[in-house]
Amino acid sequence: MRTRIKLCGLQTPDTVQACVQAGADAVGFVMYPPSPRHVSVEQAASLARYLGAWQTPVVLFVNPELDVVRQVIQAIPQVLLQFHGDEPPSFCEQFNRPYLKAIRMKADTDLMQASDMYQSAQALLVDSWSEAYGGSGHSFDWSLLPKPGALKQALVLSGGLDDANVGQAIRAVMPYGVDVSSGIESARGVKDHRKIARFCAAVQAADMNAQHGG
Ligand SMILES: O=C(O)c1ccccc1N[C@@H]1O[C@H](COP(=O)(O)O)[C@@H](O)[C@H]1O
Repeated sequence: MRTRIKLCGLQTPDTVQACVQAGADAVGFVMYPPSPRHVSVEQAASLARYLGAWQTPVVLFVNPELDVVRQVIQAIPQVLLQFHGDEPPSFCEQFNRPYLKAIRMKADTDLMQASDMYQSAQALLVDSWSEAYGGSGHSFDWSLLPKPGALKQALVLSGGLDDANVGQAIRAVMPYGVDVSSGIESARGVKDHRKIARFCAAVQAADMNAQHGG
């Protein structure tokens, strides 16, 4: 099966178009004011219009106000919600929309327990632990992750991925999808077209290799 690609933290039409051209399956917009990648509801809705029918717009929140999530759902009806904070299952489920739940990994994180808790999630998105909640550009110890298929949901791997390590990550973890933000930037918050293309090409090459028994 092909590894799904989510590219996150987009803020401009040209970088969203670069993601589409490179073969992204999902493009993420960060709605978290402390982040250098933050966009407003109006900006996210306008950027989502550059996606084709087969690309999913994802909006990332960290402990959001209810009303902000409702505004996003109204402005982008096809949105996939990503909760990257401390939101309990009851919070994530109340919108009756598909969602990803981010889990920040520490050595003692019980991912099987998280999988039981967030059974309604489309996927668990595993990221390195960071006080800033995410977007750190740091990877974590992938051996903390369970075997493929062990979770009740799909697994999306994130945290410090880039074109140099994503192939190794795919071989080690065999995730449903991969997600990147810092690894496709030339400076914090500044997306780089060439890195976007290189990241997607590295995922596609890893998939080809796996298909041919490499
Ligand atoms: O991108 C951010 O600024 C951000 C802020 C708060 C929570 C999550 C954030 N980003 C997400 O973090 C992971 C890993 O990012 P990176 O590739 O290590 O930079 C990814 O899902 C980002 O979208």
